[in-house]
Amino acid sequence: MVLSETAASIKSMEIRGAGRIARAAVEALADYAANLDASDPDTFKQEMRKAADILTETRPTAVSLPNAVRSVMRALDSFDSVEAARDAVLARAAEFVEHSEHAVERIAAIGARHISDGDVLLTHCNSEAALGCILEAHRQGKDIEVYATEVRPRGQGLITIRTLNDAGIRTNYIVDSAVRYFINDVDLVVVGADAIAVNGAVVNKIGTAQIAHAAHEARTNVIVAAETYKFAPRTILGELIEIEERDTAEVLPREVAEKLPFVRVRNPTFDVTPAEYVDLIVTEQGAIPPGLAFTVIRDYLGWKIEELR
Ligand SMILES: O=C(COP(=O)(O)O)[C@H](O)[C@H](O)COP(=O)(O)O
Repeated sequence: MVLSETAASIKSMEIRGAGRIARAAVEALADYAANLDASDPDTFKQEMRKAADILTETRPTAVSLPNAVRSVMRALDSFDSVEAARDAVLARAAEFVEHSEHAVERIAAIGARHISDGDVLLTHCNSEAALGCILEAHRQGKDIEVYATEVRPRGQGLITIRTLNDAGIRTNYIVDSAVRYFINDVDLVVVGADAIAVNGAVVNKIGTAQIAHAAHEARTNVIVAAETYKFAPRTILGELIEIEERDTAEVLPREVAEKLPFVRVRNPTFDVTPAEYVDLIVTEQGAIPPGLAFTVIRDYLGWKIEELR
């Protein structure tokens, strides 16, 4: 897929989910680098930077996207030939994709340890990291049952229930607003993340904060499955994570909305769950309480404070 096609697919959500977006962007960058005709390393770098910007602008919330792109672009730091720069990008991109796939497997193994035989789980949206934990617990022979939400307006819950059904896991499919009604039947909420701030706040699909709030009230634990590249370095400087608002036609057809001039339709795609509603964040490096988010940014993302300014 050429770069502009990948960018369009991420924007339209044909490619979606923070981890998949990151891998697709990195693969598109590698493909672009492989075919880029540049006379000198500086031009190569400039063109690569433009390509990187096109990809990172597609969806503003998933921090995995700029983190992944940046990890590839850092390979371009110093080179005296276009070929050497190209090889470095290709190597770094392959390394990222392999790391990302491995991270999802590690998270599944670690997360499954926190799921007990007989547990009733609740998940929201479609997260490969969260589902990985649930599928692994099932694969280990634990008898589990899942509540999966519908996920208005884009209905990602349908992808989730297909996966759970294919694995033979007993699943209840519920509308988003039924979470509080069922929360007392649930032992553990397992969700993914698009971004995690330095204070442990978790940005994930709209509705996650409401679910975590209901879980908190019911004393039901909430675990978040997230690769280390979903932690947001810039939040160290107090920068907020931008919440994407998508086309309102996803919520209400334009022809209906047009007849309601006093109604403004809103479509925020993600929300922020405060750290105090999150019990554990499962990363490929181990499970941490949200209060330790800073250590992940410091130890695994390789950002130097001066680069953040
Ligand atoms: O909120 C979503 C997807 O939102 P959207 O459908 O708008 O992209 C997922 O929970 C996270 O991205 C984590 O997913 P993963 O674990 O697969 O990275």
